[in-house]
Amino acid sequence: MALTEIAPAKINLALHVTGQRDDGYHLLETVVTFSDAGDVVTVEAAPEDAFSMSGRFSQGLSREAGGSDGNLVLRARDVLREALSEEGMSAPPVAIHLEKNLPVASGIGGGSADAAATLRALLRHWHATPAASTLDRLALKLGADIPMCMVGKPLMASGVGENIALLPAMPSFHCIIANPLQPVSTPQVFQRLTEKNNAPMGPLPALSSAAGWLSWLGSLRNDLEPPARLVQSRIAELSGLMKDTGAALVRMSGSGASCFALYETEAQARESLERLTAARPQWFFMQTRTVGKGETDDART
Ligand SMILES: C[C@@](CO)(OP(=O)(O)O)[C@H](O)COP(=O)(O)OP(=O)(O)OC[C@H]1O[C@@H](n2ccc(N)nc2=O)[C@H](O)[C@@H]1O
Ligand SMILES: Nc1ncnc2c1ncn2[C@@H]1O[C@H](COP(=O)(O)OP(=O)(O)O)[C@@H](O)[C@H]1O
Repeated sequence: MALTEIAPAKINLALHVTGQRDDGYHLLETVVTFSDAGDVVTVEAAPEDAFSMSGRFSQGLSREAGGSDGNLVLRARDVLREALSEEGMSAPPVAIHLEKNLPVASGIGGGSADAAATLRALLRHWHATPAASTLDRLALKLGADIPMCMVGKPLMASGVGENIALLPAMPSFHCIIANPLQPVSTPQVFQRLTEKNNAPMGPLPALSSAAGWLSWLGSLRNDLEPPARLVQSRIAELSGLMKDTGAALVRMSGSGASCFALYETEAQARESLERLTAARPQWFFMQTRTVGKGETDDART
């Protein structure tokens, strides 16, 4: 029987760079939520391992596990299988299909989401229960964003993404995610970052309404947005178009180039999507309801 897992987009609602480790990796504080749709990973038993892809953004993605740019779905399969075999558990051949709906190298962690969805699907498919520490270790080994993509709920992360605290009170937001379909290289953006010791976020305030959350998020930053704008000029253009729709908050996610806009009502998000799509028909726009507490709260309530 085939098993399916959604690989939602990761949205860095805010991202502060607060320092740099000795190995060059930057220390981050980030507030993250996830979309309600994204890529789709399907696994089923097969006589031998197989991998296929479909979807708007599958072209050009590697179909191999190895190499410097191997597909994270296959790397996730292989590292999980290796870890299970070390713990004496079996991991027989599987056919995996990836429906690639999210743009690649775009700051919304599509590859990380795919790897996390693959791990979740294979754990279910293989009825495997590795030690939690094993899973944490292999998720981080696959990429700094993968532990948070395994969680898939509103959270704050620090370190390089390994210290995670859930934000169960965060509401669901009406959101548009947009991308000008120009890939942005994460290392290049970090290289252009001049100030590495930026102000931390401070303690999470007591927030009791969606409007309160929007106001707090508005007071935060994405410290990678200025260097990303130097690398890719369309980010400024996209951000300007989104601000013109009257969104409550517009910001870049991750290392870009994707930007998100949060709206007070579903109708505003829908109208903005129509406007943005008409303005830039070739670009990527996706309306979503972010995961969060309840099917609530228009921010005005
Ligand atoms: C910036 C973030 C924010 O969520 O998201 P994305 O833009 O990738 O979505 C992540 O921290 C991205 O983490 P991850 O996706 O693992 O980055 P990788 O591609 O492995 O990192 C590529 C390179 O970026 C630099 N890098 C990455 C993460 C970090 N905390 N400090 C860094 O300096 C390093 O040079 C690293 O070799
Ligand atoms: N399944 C995958 N989906 C997207 N990118 C992948 C995948 N597997 C490997 N990659 C590689 O990972 C890199 C980062 O991709 P992605 O996770 O989409 O970036 P970002 O975190 O900036 O959104 C790309 O260079 C891409 O070639």
